[in-house]
Amino acid sequence: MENSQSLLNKIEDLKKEVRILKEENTKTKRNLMWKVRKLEKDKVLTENEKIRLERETKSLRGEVERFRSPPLVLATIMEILDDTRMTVKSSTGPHFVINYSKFLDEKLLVPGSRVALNQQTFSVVDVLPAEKDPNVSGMEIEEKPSVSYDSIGGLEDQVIEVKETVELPLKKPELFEKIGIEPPKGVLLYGPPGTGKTLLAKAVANETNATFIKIVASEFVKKYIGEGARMVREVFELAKEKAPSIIFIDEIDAVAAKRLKSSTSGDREVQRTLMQLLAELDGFESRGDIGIIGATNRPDILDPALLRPGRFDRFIEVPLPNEDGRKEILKIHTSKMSLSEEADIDLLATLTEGVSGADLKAICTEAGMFAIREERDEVLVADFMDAVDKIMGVEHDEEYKKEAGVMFG
Ligand SMILES: Nc1ncnc2c1ncn2[C@@H]1O[C@H](COP(=O)(O)OP(=O)(O)OP(=O)(O)O)[C@@H](O)[C@H]1O
Repeated sequence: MENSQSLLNKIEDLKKEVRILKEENTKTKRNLMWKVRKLEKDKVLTENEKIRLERETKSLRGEVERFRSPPLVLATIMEILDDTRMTVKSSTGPHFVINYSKFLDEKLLVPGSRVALNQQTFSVVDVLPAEKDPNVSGMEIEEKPSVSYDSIGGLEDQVIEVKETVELPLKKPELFEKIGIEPPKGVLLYGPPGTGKTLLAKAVANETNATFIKIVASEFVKKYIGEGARMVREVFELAKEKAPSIIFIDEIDAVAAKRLKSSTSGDREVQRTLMQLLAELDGFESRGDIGIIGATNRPDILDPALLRPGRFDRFIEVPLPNEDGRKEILKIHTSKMSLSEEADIDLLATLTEGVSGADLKAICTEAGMFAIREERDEVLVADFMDAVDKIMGVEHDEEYKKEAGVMFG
């Protein structure tokens, strides 16, 4: 009797154990299923990411290929000989008889059209727009720009220097003649991007009723072989035609970096452009009716040949604005804005240490955009704070904003 009772107890215990094991098994199964589902989800995400990265790699490879591809030779069609051949005059001088593909648009292939040739095979790769668009060549011409010295903030010393070195010879060449000295030929403005170098050059053109001719040197050399040097020549001719004029050469370091030993065709093209620029500067009689202003962010890499007397012989630093400068610049760019009464330009100037004039302008525009987006007719302190965050990439937390708001008020 006792035996059978203990057996029954054992059976009960075993049943209990089986139940517990079953429960544990279900839990583990559920856990495993959950893990599998999560892994499947991760797999889909990873696959999507892989596809995205593959696409990005492909586009970056394309970009690298584009940068690696050699520059093309610019040429003008002289005569179409037959269905496959034509004669062209390359911009470097020589004439060639070359083959062209029937896949090119025949209507565009007429004598006088500009074409781009492969450097090695000289076959036509592209037909360029017939009319020369000044923007395509990196040139901008403005008859008497509307920028005045009043629209430049915080560069009082630089304005005085520019007036003396560029404006005075243009306005009163007789002063230099009387004293018997050559007026400075070229002035080099150097400093970080967006600090007002272009503005200064435009203001001189405005003050002297001169035509403002801006060329971006890096654009010249990016184009086609032979174009850079020819364009330099053309620019100086144009300046003489339109005199009085100011030639403003932005990013001059692109054609005037210290000579490197390597000699790829790209380097040679830069060399040719620089040599032409030096020749123009040397051959150019400073009769006072043409002012030349160069600008660079990298004065340290300039070829000393460019900086010899009679070329660019005056240097004016255009630095990032200090607090007072920032105040001036902010005043200029907010002068036409509808500001809330609390807006405090002085404080905004203290909060924007290290930014350029161009950034300050962007902050004002961005603050205005925040107000427009919220359909307000006034720009608030908070708009400026958000704009500072956006432009300067600073994360101000809410507390900081509140504090600044109190300070602004
Ligand atoms: N000192 C300044 N006073 C007022 N506005 C300024 C000043 N500096 C820059 N800005 C604003 O920033 C814009 C860009 O400046 P600008 O083109 O003169 O700079 P930059 O020094 O020539 O730059 P980069 O070296 O990039 O060519 C100007 O049109 C102007 O609105």
